[in-house]
Amino acid sequence: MKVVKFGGSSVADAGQFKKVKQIIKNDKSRQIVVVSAAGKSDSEPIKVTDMLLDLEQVVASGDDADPLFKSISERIIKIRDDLKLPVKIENDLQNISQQLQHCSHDYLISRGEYLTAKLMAAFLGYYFVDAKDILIFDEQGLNYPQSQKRLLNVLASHTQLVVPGFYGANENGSVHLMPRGGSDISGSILSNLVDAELYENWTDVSGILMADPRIVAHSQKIDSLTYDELQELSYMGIGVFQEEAVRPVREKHIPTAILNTNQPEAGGTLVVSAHEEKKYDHIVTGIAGRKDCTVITIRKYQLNKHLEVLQKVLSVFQKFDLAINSVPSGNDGFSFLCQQCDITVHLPVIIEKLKQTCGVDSVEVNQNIALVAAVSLQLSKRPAIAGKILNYLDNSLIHVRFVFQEGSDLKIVFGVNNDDYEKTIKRIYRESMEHHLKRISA
Ligand SMILES: Nc1ncnc2c1ncn2[C@@H]1O[C@H](COP(=O)(O)OP(=O)(O)O)[C@@H](O)[C@H]1O
Ligand SMILES: N[C@@H](CC(=O)OP(=O)(O)O)C(=O)O
Repeated sequence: MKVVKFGGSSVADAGQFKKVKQIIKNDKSRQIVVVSAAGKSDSEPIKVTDMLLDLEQVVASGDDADPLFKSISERIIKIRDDLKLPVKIENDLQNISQQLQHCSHDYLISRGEYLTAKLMAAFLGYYFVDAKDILIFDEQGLNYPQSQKRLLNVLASHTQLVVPGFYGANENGSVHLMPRGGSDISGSILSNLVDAELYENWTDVSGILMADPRIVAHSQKIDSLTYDELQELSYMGIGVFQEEAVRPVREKHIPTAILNTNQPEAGGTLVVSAHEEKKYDHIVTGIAGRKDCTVITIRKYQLNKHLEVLQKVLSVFQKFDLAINSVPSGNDGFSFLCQQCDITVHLPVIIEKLKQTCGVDSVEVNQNIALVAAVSLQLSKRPAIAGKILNYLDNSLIHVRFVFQEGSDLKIVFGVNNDDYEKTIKRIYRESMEHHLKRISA
């Protein structure tokens, strides 16, 4: 049995729904279909999920929410009408509309997936299963035994399912929303629960490319990736596969393919536990990154003898519920990295607390920093690669503010100014490709 997930771009309109149907028809083992909310297409500039987020703001501000709710409804109804589906989706829309003023954030934002899945189930003739009836979350995260029991129960009487992605339920039955891009996680979890032979993640690119195609035109496709490499690339920000989606498939060694709904025949990327022996391996498997980071560096003379200082610093970050990455910086310093949007509001208070209550000698803040990571299994075997890339960036007049290697030596991260972000990715890509071509021709 295969589990297949179609991202927002694959279900953006009726035309995309038809492509999905063709893919499903071509392989009867594609039995569990997960869908995201209708996303962007040439004719639809905004994802339904983003429209729902806007709607939530409008409701909260007390403004008239009717026009926006009408736009969302019209988009869903248009897909239904274009496909001539006999589904009374108006009933679901009315139900949502009636709850608009008092429903939870998780419920409202998950409705894009719910409505899209209802339409997809009708279009494919598959059985619709509400994700909140099968994926149960408790304080530890997904409750695998309970969720598996529920899913197998459904599968006992229905063998072809459509499940909305991006959410499940809390133990009390209320909707539990996953992080953005969470339909990838739903598909991965469902694959784990049924021990799928393959998890197919259908999107609008023919696999994972060595670098973001919006930055490097005609970037090379990565034919094969390990779960570890994918985890690092996803963590660093390639949008195509959600970071938390790696673990469930990795746990059961379920091969995972990233494929293109618009070009199914083009092939894609296969994610597996280990690479087959390759003849010509790239020094860099993939490049990913993100902009807008803040780096806070604290210094304390003989920090290694004053670990209580680190403890206090960490408790400040914990108080503000910040997701941070920490890196030693020199003998007596530590740098903490986080996304600017997570910290901006609290930054002055945090700096004050670090200075006043933690016993540090100094606190330095650098904003508008971009992180660019080169990921490769080769890095641990060939540490000189880091120096080569650094040298190359230096020759390209890119000011590298810091470098660190982490993720079991799987990635080297370069900290550069936001303005140098695209240039850094392009340069690392070019260097890696030139190196690769030289090796092939040698
Ligand atoms: N390294 C990369 N390889 C492939 N796609 C990438 C990469 N980095 C960024 N992307 C972007 O990810 C997009 C696909 O992710 P997403 O928009 O979430 O798709 P979906 O709507 O299918 O969920 C692509 O259109 C591409 O622009
Ligand atoms: N619709 C949700 C969940 C998701 O996975 O979407 P997509 O598959 O379009 O990235 C989001 O926009 O975050």
